[in-house]
Amino acid sequence: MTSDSTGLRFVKGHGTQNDFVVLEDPAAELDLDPGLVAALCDRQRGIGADGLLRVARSGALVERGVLPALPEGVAADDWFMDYRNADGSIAEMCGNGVRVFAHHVRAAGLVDADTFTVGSRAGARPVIIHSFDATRAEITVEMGRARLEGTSVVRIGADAYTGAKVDVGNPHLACVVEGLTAEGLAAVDFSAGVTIDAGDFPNGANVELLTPPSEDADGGLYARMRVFERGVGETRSCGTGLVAATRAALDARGQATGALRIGIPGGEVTVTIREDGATLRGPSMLVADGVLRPGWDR
Ligand SMILES: N[C@@H](CCC[C@H](N)C(=O)O)C(=O)O
Repeated sequence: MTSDSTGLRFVKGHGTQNDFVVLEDPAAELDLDPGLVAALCDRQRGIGADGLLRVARSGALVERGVLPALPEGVAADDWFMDYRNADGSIAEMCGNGVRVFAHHVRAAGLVDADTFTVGSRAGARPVIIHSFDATRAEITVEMGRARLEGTSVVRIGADAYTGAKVDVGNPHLACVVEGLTAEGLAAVDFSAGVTIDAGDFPNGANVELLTPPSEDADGGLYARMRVFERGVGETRSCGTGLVAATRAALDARGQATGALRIGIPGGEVTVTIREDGATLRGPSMLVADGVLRPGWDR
């Protein structure tokens, strides 16, 4: 994105306070230079967000060389969520981002159905819009399989946590910490430094800390989670991280399938794991529309 970003319209939205700048660019004409994405997401000099969602036709991204080919299950005329982290890096998937993206394309009239497919680098992500208006929506995303790939360790300050490596299209280390209470979780200090094993995660990873699930009054499972995202830092929610954490938490209980309600600093979502996939259900909020002013990035 260069000087041609002047006059560009943007939307600001969030999914459980994991927040995004949304840019409509159907023909994929913008050059999303990492430095300028980082400036846009900067909370002091830009709009401020955990990530950026470009709304483009999948086929246009291939024609422009942004994607090498259409990912599995994605058609050329599907809307594609071209996701960028706040530091400008590209990630394969963003679960909260898909909800906000789907909300935007539905509310803006780019689609006229409540079920459709969103393209992502991790493949097709079908969505169901349960309800929406210009500001709020409730959406379920089909997240694909969450694959367990062994264990690894993260160091946070002086403490070490062992967790499950989980692939949700992007890499996660989901740590279900025995004996961890909600108060103990709130006291974890990510600013003390978060170090993962680069041998286990050559492309980096997102790190989740989770209290062991307990039964709620309705007999369902409930846990609390915090997350430290690759390319961002601590965020108030991470959709793929919530799916990874659910997979790890159920596995620790000897369950391959099940549902978990998870509280994160930005709200609450429900994740359901099946044998052949997972769903993430939660809210989306579109907060504001704006226009970039001339020279904003200088
Ligand atoms: N917040 C997202 C995940 C965004 C990508 C992640 N930081 C990565 O680099 O893999 C979500 O809601 O899933």
